[in-house]
Amino acid sequence: MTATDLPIALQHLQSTVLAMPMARTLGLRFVRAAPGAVELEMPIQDAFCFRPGQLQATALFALGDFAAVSAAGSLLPPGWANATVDGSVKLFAPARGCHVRARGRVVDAGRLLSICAADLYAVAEDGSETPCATWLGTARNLEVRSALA
Ligand SMILES: CC(C)(COP(=O)(O)OP(=O)(O)OC[C@H]1O[C@@H](n2cnc3c(N)ncnc32)[C@H](O)[C@@H]1OP(=O)(O)O)[C@@H](O)C(=O)NCCC(=O)NCCSC(=O)Cc1ccccc1
Repeated sequence: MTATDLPIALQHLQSTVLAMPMARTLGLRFVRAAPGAVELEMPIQDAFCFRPGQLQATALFALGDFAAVSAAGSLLPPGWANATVDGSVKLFAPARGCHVRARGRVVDAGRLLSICAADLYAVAEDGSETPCATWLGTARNLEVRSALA
């Protein structure tokens, strides 16, 4: 998704997330972003597999975290940012194929804490999706001072 397809606030969110070294290492790509909903894709790279072709749990946690916390961040007013304070991942099918798609959403957008979630799908070469994991967690909303700017 090119930045010009997005409203300014979502452009800022996308560029903030993609500036994070971890997001670049994982090869994250924004597929869709709207207020309260962010869809990301992560290629299945051998470096993040616990056996050939099957992603390790930590990489899936990171993808769910980025998608869910970005979705929560997309609802914040200008001058605010957020940070993950807790998260949990449930892996219920092998993450194999060409990439994993995560659809981040907001369960409850609070003033201080937002509860957010992501549904993860293993995507095969033919484009078919297999649900493989869910992520659920909490983001702390912060009025940006220099440390998060
Ligand atoms: C900051 C807080 C969340 C809340 O702590 P509380 O106890 O309630 O607050 P308290 O007031 O005591 O401040 C303590 C210290 O916190 C800092 N600071 C506070 N406010 C601000 C501010 N407004 N602006 C800037 N900095 C601020 C400041 O240093 C302050 O120290 P000081 O007192 O100034 O010397 C803390 O629990 C923490 O840092 N946890 C670790 C979180 C973490 O690393 N998560 C992984 C992040 S990765 C992620 O999220 C991925 C992702 C992101 C986006 C999209 C997609 C993906």
